[in-house]
Amino acid sequence: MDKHSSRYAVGLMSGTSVDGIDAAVVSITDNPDGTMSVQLIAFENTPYPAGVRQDIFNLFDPAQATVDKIGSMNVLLGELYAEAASSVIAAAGLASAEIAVIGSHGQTIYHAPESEKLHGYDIHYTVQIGEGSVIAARTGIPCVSDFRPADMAVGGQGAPLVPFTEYLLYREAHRTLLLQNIGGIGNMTVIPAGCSQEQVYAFDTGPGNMIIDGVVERLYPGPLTMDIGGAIARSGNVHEELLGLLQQEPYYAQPLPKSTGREHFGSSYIDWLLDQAKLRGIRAEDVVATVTRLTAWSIGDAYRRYVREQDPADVLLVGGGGSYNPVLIGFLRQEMEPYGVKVMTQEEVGHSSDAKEAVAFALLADYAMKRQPNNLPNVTGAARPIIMGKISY
Ligand SMILES: Nc1ncnc2c1ncn2[C@@H]1O[C@H](COP(=O)(O)OP(=O)(O)OP(=O)(O)O)[C@@H](O)[C@H]1O
Ligand SMILES: CC(=O)N[C@H]1[C@@H]2OC[C@@H](O2)[C@@H](O)[C@@H]1O[C@H](C)C(=O)O
Repeated sequence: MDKHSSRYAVGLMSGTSVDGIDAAVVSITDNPDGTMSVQLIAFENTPYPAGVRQDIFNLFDPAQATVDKIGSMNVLLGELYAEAASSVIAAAGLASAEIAVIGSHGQTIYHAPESEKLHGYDIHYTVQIGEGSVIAARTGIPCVSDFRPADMAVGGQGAPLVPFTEYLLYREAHRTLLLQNIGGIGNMTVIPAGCSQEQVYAFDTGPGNMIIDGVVERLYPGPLTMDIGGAIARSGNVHEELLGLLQQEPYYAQPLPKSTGREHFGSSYIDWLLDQAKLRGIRAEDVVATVTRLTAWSIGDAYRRYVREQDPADVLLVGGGGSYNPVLIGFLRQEMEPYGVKVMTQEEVGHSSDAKEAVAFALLADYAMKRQPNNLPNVTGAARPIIMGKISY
């Protein structure tokens, strides 16, 4: 490979649904016209061992997340991420020495973008664990990790970060695109036709699969952690009264920029929701159908509220695990197509829903190594561009 214009990078992502580690190897080429080309060479998803997943969930509860538990999980995740990186590098048929950098998102265990006062100071914070020093030591490859705090340090929400790379990879001259990720949380990036980097905007629409997964785990005790293929939702009916109640959640109407997480739509929200369902005597499959509809509605509502007027879109491209739930996608079509927005999945346009975020962190790391800013202030609300990521050599 030509060392000056092309290099290999690894991206590691483990998202809010805590389903495992996504690892991608990409080749990045700088084109003479200033654009860059990115090619996916290999991708692997390694589920977290069951006990590890549960231990991570325990860390979402501040009462259980003691410093020893956070400290040890930080190192354990560093080990698991290093193994995932080594495995995907081997799958790509490459040697460690050929990889320029690993970009690792880490595991978010807490996200508090709104200001809190502490001893008179305005504090915004976010916690992603998975020690970059361990990843670098095990693989022998420089690792960029812990991206979000830099953006927060200049007043941003520290999220979402992927839109920076979506602008680089997806922008089109003549079509306005909405990139909708449906992971644990749902997030939308708006890329207006022929836009500049400054004209991209993005925000979290609300829950992605988080509520669906949460109610399935509670209502169907056993190994099920998701509504596979939307099978449960398909067998149920939307309960309009419950839907109406859930739509009143204030996050949906909160102005931009905004981001959210498990602090908002996690286990206490699920407790409340299931109490409301019980009060009304709603059957389990109808609860799942209703929250699936709610998730699609929250995306349609966000489009109508924040985007439609100034940036009427041509296409909504869905990525993330939600694209494997046809009932959710069907509801999404009902939300978007009356407004002339075609709903397609990443796969339908030749990309990978699964690999997209891991690819993004490979690219963000590449920028950090080049000492070039990699946040989008317009998206995160940061006061200025900044280089995100901490480098472990
Ligand atoms: N076959 C499937 N059928 C239904 N749902 C699925 C399927 N596969 C994945 N999902 C859903 O996708 C979720 C995982 O999505 P993804 O891996 O994109 O999330 P994440 O990256 O952890 O989250 P985030 O992007 O919010 O950080 C699962 O928890 C599940 O709800
Ligand atoms: C704090 C945090 O981990 N946020 C995630 C989460 O999952 C989806 C959405 O909420 C997005 O804001 C973000 O992740 C992606 C990778 C991002 O920053 O673009």
